[in-house]
Amino acid sequence: MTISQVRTSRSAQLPAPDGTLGHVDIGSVVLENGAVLPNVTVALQRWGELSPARDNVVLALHALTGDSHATGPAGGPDGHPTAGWWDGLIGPGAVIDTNEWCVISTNVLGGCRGTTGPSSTAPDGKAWGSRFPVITIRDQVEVERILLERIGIERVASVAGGSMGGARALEWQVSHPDRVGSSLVLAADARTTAYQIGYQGTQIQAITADPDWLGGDYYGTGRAPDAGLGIARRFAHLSYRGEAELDDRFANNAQEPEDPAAGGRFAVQSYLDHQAGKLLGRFDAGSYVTLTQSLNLHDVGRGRGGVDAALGACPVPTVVAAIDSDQLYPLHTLGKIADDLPNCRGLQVINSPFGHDAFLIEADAVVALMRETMDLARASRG
Ligand SMILES: CC(=O)SCCNC(=O)CCNC(=O)[C@H](O)C(C)(C)COP(=O)(O)OP(=O)(O)OC[C@H]1O[C@@H](n2cnc3c(N)ncnc32)[C@H](O)[C@@H]1OP(=O)(O)O
Ligand SMILES: N[C@@H](CCO)C(=O)O
Repeated sequence: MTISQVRTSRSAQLPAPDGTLGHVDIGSVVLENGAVLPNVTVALQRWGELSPARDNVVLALHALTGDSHATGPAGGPDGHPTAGWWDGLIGPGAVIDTNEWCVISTNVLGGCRGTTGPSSTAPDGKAWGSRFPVITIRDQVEVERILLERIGIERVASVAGGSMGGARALEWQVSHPDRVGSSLVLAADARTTAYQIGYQGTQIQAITADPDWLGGDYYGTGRAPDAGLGIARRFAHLSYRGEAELDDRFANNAQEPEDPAAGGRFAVQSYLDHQAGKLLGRFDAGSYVTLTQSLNLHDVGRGRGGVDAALGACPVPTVVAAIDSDQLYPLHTLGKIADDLPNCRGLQVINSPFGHDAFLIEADAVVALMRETMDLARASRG
């Protein structure tokens, strides 16, 4: 089933081109499973001017716990808690040169940084909580398509993302090959693997087993499943890093002056505690569950005759890249995407010890991939 807009269209404005956070109300959306989600609001930021032909938009798509703050300092004018997740890639003279391109980044449907998600207020004035519907990556893409239509943008020059952002990019180009000029799919896959579902499903269970989860209806109670979310993040973070990298950094060292033989922590445990604490300061457990499940449900082949058929029918010029130390998205899964897409010159490999998180860390490699993606966008723009 495809998603359609229920309300009649209204025009909407882009936020200022300097990264100012904006919000657009796109009304009700019919989801892939047939449920109707009313009053959907999308948070977005943009950098660069829209061309007169409205043909220079680059959609920068964030990963699981990211948001629309693709670039810009932490604690800047908008008080954002983290630095932009692709800082250095976007701006005047950068590889996505905002003198040429208009970069738009939204917070994903189901998120917790401005776009409608489980912590948002439902029409009855209470948080959605457990009533928030199951959503898919396809729903997230369609919400963005509706948003762009409201702004008067029919086609984007490029879509680009890593991890869940890469899944979103791939879903975009398969759903709307006529609306995408080029694509960068980095450290993502065409359908979620059993290994990922195992990892990610266990993270969901860690949260929902927390007594403070309250069936998903903890909003406004003064309680929150922090212990469960913290365990989920520790487990996730471990999967985002390189096995050898972690051992090189932490080995079996104690977190001094603590002594693991006397109830204290190892250094790697302290590191994971730190990463969990940081996420708790900026992310909602309900969104974590909703978005993780959307990732589990990711499958560009659903209803399209399977992955091979869906990718084989997608002519969008695409750059596909994997990280050689990525435990979650191994080379062979991305290699298959590169083989199946008719307009991809083959899998590119980032050599990095940092595992999956290399898509956020290895700036030079990502710049090179993005340069190629923008060249493809320029060629398809004509
Ligand atoms: C695209 C997106 O959408 S996603 C949003 C991206 N941001 C995040 O996910 C935030 C969570 N962080 C991360 O995922 C990663 O840290 C990255 C990818 C952002 C950065 O990776 P790196 O630069 O390699 O940082 P690293 O993993 O080494 O973490 C460094 C932190 O660990 C801390 N640390 C290191 N060792 C220890 C230890 N033994 N005990 C406690 N803390 C420790 C450091 O003090 C540092 O803290 P700080 O970040 O508060 O300054
Ligand atoms: N660190 C990233 C990795 C997930 O792909 C995030 O939290 O979104």
